Amino acid sequence: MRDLEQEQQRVDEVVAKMKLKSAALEQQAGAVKSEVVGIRQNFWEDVTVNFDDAVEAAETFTSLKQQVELLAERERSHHHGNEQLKILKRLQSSPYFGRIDFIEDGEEEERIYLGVGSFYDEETEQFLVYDWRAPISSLYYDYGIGPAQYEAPGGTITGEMKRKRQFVIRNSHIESMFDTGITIGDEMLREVLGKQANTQMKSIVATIQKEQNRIIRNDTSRLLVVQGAAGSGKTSAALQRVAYLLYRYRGGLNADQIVLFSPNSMFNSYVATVLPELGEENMQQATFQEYLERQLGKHFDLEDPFTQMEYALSSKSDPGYPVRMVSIRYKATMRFMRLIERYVEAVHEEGLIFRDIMFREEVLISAAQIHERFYSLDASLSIPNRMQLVAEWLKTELRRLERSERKKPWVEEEMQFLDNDIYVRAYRRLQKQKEYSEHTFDDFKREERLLATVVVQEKFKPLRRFVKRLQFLDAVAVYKQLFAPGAAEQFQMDLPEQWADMCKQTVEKVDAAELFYEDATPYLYLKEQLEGFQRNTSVRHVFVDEAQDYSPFQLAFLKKLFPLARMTVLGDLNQAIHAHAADNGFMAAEELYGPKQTETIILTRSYRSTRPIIEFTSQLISGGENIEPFNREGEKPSVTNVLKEKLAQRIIERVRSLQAAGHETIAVICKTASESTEAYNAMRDDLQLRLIRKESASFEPGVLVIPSYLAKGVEFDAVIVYDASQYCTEDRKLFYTVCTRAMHELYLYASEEEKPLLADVSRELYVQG
Ligand SMILES: Nc1ncnc2c1ncn2[C@@H]1O[C@H](COP(=O)(O)OP(=O)(O)OP(=O)(O)O)[C@@H](O)[C@H]1O
Repeated sequence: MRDLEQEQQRVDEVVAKMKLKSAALEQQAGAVKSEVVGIRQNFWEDVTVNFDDAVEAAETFTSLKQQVELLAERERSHHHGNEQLKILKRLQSSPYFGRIDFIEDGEEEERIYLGVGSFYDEETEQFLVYDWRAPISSLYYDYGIGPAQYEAPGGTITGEMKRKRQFVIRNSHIESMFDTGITIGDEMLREVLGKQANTQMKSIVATIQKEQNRIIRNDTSRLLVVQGAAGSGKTSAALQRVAYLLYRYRGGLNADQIVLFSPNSMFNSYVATVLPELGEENMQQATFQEYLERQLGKHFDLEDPFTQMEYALSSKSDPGYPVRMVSIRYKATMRFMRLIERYVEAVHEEGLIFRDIMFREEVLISAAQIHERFYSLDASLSIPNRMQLVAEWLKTELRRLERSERKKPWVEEEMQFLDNDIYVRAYRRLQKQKEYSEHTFDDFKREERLLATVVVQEKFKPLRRFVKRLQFLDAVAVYKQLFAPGAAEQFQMDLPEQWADMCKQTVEKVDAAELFYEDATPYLYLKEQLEGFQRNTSVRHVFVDEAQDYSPFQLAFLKKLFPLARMTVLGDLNQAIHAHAADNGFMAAEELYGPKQTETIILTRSYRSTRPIIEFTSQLISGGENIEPFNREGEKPSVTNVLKEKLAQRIIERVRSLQAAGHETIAVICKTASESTEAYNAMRDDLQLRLIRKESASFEPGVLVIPSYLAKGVEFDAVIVYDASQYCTEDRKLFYTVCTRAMHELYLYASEEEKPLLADVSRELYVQG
């Protein structure tokens, strides 16, 4: 009791100091702001401008420079003050969440309080609160009472941890407080996890677990691979890692230099608040599909991964289905990447396909001419270099042809119908030229010549653009050529048995200006090999969440795309639901940078769901016995057999009772988009529902009807599996993914007796509804 009083007293003191500091900063901010405004207003009055001679000019320059520096310095200080204020505002209601008492060897005992930002008291010259990301704070996450150590900038600091205490402080009031012997006490975690699901992910800084801390603070490896069970905190760790990196490399790294690849746009909105909550700016977020769209969307109707998924799930009777499945798997492999590389080597010597450059429906420069030019260049040069040389040559040719074009009859005709703005531009140019002309009288011939030049120039513009963008190379035809009979066979690399049929399927699709999802990255890779890789060198950290959804090909592509970045790749092999998933899936990423630069962390403890749900879901997959449930009690999952025509009605009743029990986010998860629509239509008159489609951009509380693959990465208070009998043995991972979305309650309905996936689950782990 006395402890609590003392701690509350400290909270009060710290908060009072924070308030004082905030007030001082606010005042200061006001003053600096008006100073900045003042400097801006009087900028030119305060510099002496004189360019009379070199000495004066140098003085002017110095004076200007001083003024600019002064302004920049004041602006920086304004910005810095504002940042500090923001941190203080956040800390005032909950200044810290943890305390450790640590005796560094040979030193006195120190009390360290940890919060989401630091607070330094100038009066006592002490940190009253340490940022959770400070080196010393790491002790809190990594050790219990006893010997402990942490990495400081100057080396390892060793000592002894005497006490570890956790707080829940709201509105500057300690709501609960406990001392804990082990790393992070279960009480607090249980309290946090027992809460209702949120439409936004929460930060976990107060309860980060030791193994998660290893992910967050990893500073050494080029590639960090995390294999973690469903709900083990991969996404959470990734986001706190972003916050850590921004803190650790403050000044040298900003949020724009970090990219997180996420599974869909809804997920983006789900995680969007975590970093701002921690006082950091959000990193860039993208889906891989968005990247592909940006690169290829203009030329193709691009299939997205969800359409591919729908095909895999619902088109088994399509005659092309088996070939397509082989194709999806093969095109995901590094073997296919190697095949493309061999092909690129071959077209060094022969085989590139070019396009004619057309003008007014006639060939201006033929593909054959371009071909000849390309292959006459030194073959030791790389293809992209040769492509640039050809582009240079084409530009010169265009200039030459442009000149000879001016005298042609069509030009005169066009002159009559010139667009107004082109005419005005030409006229201005003429005016300008006249000023410098010796002739002051109007020279009709000159005017006409200039107009002709302008007309041709305008018409040639698209051709110049065509050349600049290297569109004279027919990359699509080059890709297609790889699928021509006999083309790939010459490289003697082992091809799938169904290669010939795969070729037919691929070519047909490309001919229709469409691109299968499995072809998009390989095609882009080939194109970039020929045209020059458009690398992104500003990004320093790439995070790939739900990495099991990426093919080894795509991961290798990402490595090439971000050559200077460190990669953090997080996934769960048991949730590899895409048809292209290889056996070892994203673990292939481990080979990208070699063992010396790679670290792999495995998370086996699962936090999302209650113990009964985890025990149930663990039996759905092989190796599930290694998953360690966090000990949170709850109801056993329930399985109900019900006639198809009664399905909707029973689920409506279930939703109502879940709502009555206080659950806010309830997901009715269906296998496919069409089943979702069916379920939605069957229930919409009785319940307020939201149907989630692949385009849905945000996540709101309420009852959602959602296709299985869109529920990736997110979680719900309660999950209702619409029809468990729709999942067959091949859908094991999908089924596991669906069931592991539940935090507190899980209900499965089945319209048929047959539920192959439940066959392996012990009968005592669920109740019959
Ligand atoms: N250390 C922690 N403290 C508090 N909550 C945690 C902790 N770790 C994970 N959680 C909670 O567990 C849930 C699952 O976390 P998260 O979504 O990060 O897991 P995941 O491994 O990415 O899951 P999945 O692979 O199933 O998508 C979230 O509600 C998260 O807040």
